[in-house]
Amino acid sequence: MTLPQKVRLVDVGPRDGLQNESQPISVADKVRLVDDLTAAGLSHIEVGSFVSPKWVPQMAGSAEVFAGIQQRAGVSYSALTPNLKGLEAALEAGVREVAVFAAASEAFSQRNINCSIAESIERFTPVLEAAQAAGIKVRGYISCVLGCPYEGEVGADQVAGIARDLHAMGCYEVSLGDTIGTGTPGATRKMIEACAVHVPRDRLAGHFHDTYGQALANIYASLLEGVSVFDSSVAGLGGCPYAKGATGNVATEDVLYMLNGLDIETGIDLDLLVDAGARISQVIGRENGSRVARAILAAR
Ligand SMILES: CC(C)(COP(=O)([O-])OP(=O)([O-])OC[C@H]1O[C@@H](n2cnc3c(N)ncnc32)[C@H](O)[C@@H]1OP(=O)([O-])[O-])[C@@H](O)C(=O)NCCC(=O)NCCSC(=O)C[C@@](C)(O)CC(=O)[O-]
Repeated sequence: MTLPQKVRLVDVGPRDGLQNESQPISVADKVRLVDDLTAAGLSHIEVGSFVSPKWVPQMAGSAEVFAGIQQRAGVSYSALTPNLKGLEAALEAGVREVAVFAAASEAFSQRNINCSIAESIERFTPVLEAAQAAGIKVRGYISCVLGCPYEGEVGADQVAGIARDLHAMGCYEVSLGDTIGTGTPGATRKMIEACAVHVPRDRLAGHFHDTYGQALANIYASLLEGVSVFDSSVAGLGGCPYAKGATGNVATEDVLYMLNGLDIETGIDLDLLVDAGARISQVIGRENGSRVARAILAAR
């Protein structure tokens, strides 16, 4: 299969990247991060989530973040909404795109959203209906598509069944999350092939964490499978509270550098992106998780 000419990168850093930080991060710093990503040319930024503040305290200020950002026309600023309560709060905050999130393993579903996979799909139905009535787009996530921290291996057919359900219920895109980063290119291709039986490839996205250093290889494997949307996190921010030892998402800078080398268009400016990652890394006092950014910053 030939590689796509264009790829859409969804920067999930402000949400997936920051949600696990135990130290408080100010609304102003979060707003600045989103604005920096907009300036760098991202066309989709996941800004926050409307979830229980008891479960994920860091995301409690998401409405304020939405109120503070400078929204650029043509850019999607999305948020996670696990249930109707979350959707209502998102709508009140003026959010125009939301995402529901399921898991491919029962244990992870219980730990993450306190219900079974089947119950989560039931819970999403009114969310999708209300979002459609409000005229806003809904994305669907599946966690643990290439392995679960509690159950180990996860079957590609199990992932494919959930992808089919999310797509059938109206999710315009299904993002396939390798939450613990154990996937390899061979397993990635098999999993995408299984999903593609039910969901068109141009409706699938890849969401790779880089815990085992496989994320770029898995993205390349996904490109070969006809996937052209990838989630990533500036400076490789993140981890997962329900997946011990998990590192952040693959760094947006690293993905962009690879895509630039493949002459695949993204509309993103690498230098501005590196600036954005350097700034937020400094704010949270962490080493920049992007190897490309570290190299560029060292050479400047
Ligand atoms: C889903 C629930 C709410 C169920 O949690 P629950 O306890 O079963 O829900 P509940 O309906 O019984 O409500 C319990 C309390 O939460 C409140 N509540 C209920 N819903 C909301 C809401 N939307 N916003 C604010 N508050 C809410 C509700 O009002 C109540 O408050 P109380 O009466 O105790 O004061 C909870 O488990 C939760 O919030 N989980 C969040 C988990 C989360 O955000 N995880 C991280 C994101 S997923 C992810 O990172 C993976 C991904 C997407 O990146 C892909 C990958 O890499 O795998």
